[in-house]
Amino acid sequence: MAEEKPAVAFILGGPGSGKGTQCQKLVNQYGLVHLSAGDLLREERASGSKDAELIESIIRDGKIVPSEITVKLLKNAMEKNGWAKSKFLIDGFPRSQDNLDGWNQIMGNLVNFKFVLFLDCSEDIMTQRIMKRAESSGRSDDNIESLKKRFRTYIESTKPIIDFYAKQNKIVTVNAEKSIDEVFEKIRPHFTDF
Ligand SMILES: Nc1ncnc2c1ncn2[C@@H]1O[C@H](COP(=O)(O)OP(=O)(O)OP(=O)(O)O)[C@@H](O)[C@H]1O
Ligand SMILES: Nc1ccn([C@@H]2O[C@H](COP(=O)(O)O)[C@@H](O)[C@H]2O)c(=O)n1
Ligand SMILES: [Mg+2]
Repeated sequence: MAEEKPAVAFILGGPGSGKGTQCQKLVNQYGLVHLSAGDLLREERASGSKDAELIESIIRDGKIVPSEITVKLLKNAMEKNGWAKSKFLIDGFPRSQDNLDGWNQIMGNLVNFKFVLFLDCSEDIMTQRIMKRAESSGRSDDNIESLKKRFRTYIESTKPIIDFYAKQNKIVTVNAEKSIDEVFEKIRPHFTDF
C-alpha cells in the first residue's frame, strides 16, 4: 500500500517577524508539528557534531547553512515525529535557492507541500522585537551587528524565494505588525483544513 505523504507548510518572514510565536499558537490550536530550521541548527551546533563550528560561524554571520546539513536535519526530525501521520510547519525554510533546490531533490516527492505562510513585517518593527528578545534569548545572533547581516541575507536570498512562491500562487501573506493575537486570527483560517 502506498504510504500517505505528510502535509507541509513553510513559514517565512524576516528575523523577528513572529514565525516561532505563530507556529507555537498553531501547534496549540491544531496539533501540528513545528520544526524550526534555526532551532534544529542550534541543536546540532550544541551537540558538538563535526558541523558545529561551521554552523556557529554561519549563524553569527547571518548567512545560510548549506542545504545538505539543513535538509538532513529536517528529514530526521520529520521521521522522528511520525512521518505520515503528522502535519508539519517548517519554520525559517527554504531561506535561499540552495535550500529550495536541496529540499526539492531529497523531499520534493515525499511530501504534500501545501503553501507558504509569509509574515510581512517592517525592518523597524523586527529590529525592536529582536533587540528586546536579545535581553533574554542568549542567541549569539541577537545583536545589532548580526541582525544587520541577517536582514541583508533576508533581502538578498530569502525574498526571491518568497517572490517565487507568490508567482506560483502558493503564498499566504499576513500583516505581522499587529498584536500576536490579531496576527493569529488572520492566520488561523488558512490552517483549518490543513
Ligand atoms: N505580533 C507581535 N507583536 C509583538 N511582539 C511579537 C509579535 N510576534 C512576536 N513577537 C515577539 O518578537 C520576538 C520575535 O518573535 P519570534 O521569535 O516568534 O520571531 P521569529 O520570526 O521566529 O524570529 P527569528 O527568525 O529570529 O527566529 C519574540 O520576543 C516574540 O515574543
Ligand atoms: N534554513 C535556515 C534557517 C536558519 N539558518 C541559520 O540560523 C539562523 C537563525 O535562524 P532563525 O530562523 O532561528 O532566525 C539564521 O540567521 C541562519 O544563520 C540557516 O542557515 N538556514
Ligand atoms: Mg524563530
